[in-house]
Amino acid sequence: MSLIGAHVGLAPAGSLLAAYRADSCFVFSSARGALLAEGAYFTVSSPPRDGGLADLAARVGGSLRGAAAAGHEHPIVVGAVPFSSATDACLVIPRSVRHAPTLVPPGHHLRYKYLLGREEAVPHPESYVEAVREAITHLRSGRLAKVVLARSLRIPFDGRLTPLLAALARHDPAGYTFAVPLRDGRVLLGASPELLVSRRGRNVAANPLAGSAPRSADPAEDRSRARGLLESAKDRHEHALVVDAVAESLRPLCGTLTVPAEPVLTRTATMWHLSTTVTGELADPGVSSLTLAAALHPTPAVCGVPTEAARRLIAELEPFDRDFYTGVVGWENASGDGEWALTIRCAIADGSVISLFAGAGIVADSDPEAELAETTAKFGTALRALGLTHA
Ligand SMILES: C=C(O[C@H]1C=CC=C(C(=O)O)[C@@H]1O)C(=O)O
Repeated sequence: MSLIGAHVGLAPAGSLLAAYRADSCFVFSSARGALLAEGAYFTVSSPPRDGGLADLAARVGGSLRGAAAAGHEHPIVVGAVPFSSATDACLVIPRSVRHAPTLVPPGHHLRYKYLLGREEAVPHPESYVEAVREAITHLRSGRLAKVVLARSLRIPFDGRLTPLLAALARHDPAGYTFAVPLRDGRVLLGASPELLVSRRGRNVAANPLAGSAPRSADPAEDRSRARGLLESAKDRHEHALVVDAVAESLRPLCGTLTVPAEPVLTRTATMWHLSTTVTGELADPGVSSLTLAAALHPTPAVCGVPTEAARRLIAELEPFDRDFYTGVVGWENASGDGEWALTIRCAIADGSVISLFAGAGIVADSDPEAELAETTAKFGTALRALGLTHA
């Protein structure tokens, strides 16, 4: 039987994990369900550097139409797009796709087996605090309103990706769990809480998050941190900058757009966030999910305000290449429906080393030590899935 275009019906979630092969499978699990895609029927090539994501979205639409015309029964595009167009995107039309309910693998929740000790921090925490101080000087000068500064941890790794993917899905089943085989053999994995955009028919949804507080194991303290976050003027400002930018980008594409006036709290296993769900109805139903993502990316949840000034400051102050961190990951089908999450709370596995990434939105009122603590807590998503914890 040919597997081209095979659309294996709804399988139990466990069988998806059993079928997972890190070098050849793409996995994406959200509240809408999970999919495992295998093999490359067609690889979507990245446009020239100045083509940008809008050009890539058009190529994806063309490739899906081409695949359908060539007899592929259920073409979808899956993969990831990097933060910057200087890196090629990794998008393919797979040969086969299995669907399953949202992945919630059974297992223990908190199994910290090892203390961190052999990690390399890039930059060193003190240098990150310095970079945040420098960013605050720029922010107070009024040239920028917000910039997201990130850091990375490189950790020796045993290379076992299936248990890592299962643990990511288990700890944050309400989020977007993903695994993407990159073209050079590395694997991008994570559990993102943030939906950049989804499209279902004419219905569009985006869920900007910004403004964060680490969770606490003590329930009273956890509640108090959540309350503090909801009442924090600094975090509400940081959040509003993202919601305004998302609404501004979606408004020209939507006949109606609903933007709640107040954020709500949302939580992951490690973080509290301020969250706003923006919904709309497309003016033109021909606008695809990736075209919507192109209009939004990069939002100030991962870059800043104004975008280009923030991008330049990030290039100046971050001593590493973001690569696929703070890009987007997801899928789109031939009718243009799709889901694209931000690639945050993620890691890139490269043989015996795994690099984790975490960033924080910096505004003029930010406290550098608190931003360092926030990034430390955000590393928790991948660390706990690896069975690691800070000393
Ligand atoms: C850039 C990251 O988070 C973004 C998403 C949610 C909240 C954020 C914040 O409060 O700073 C960040 O903007 C990350 O996790 O690496």
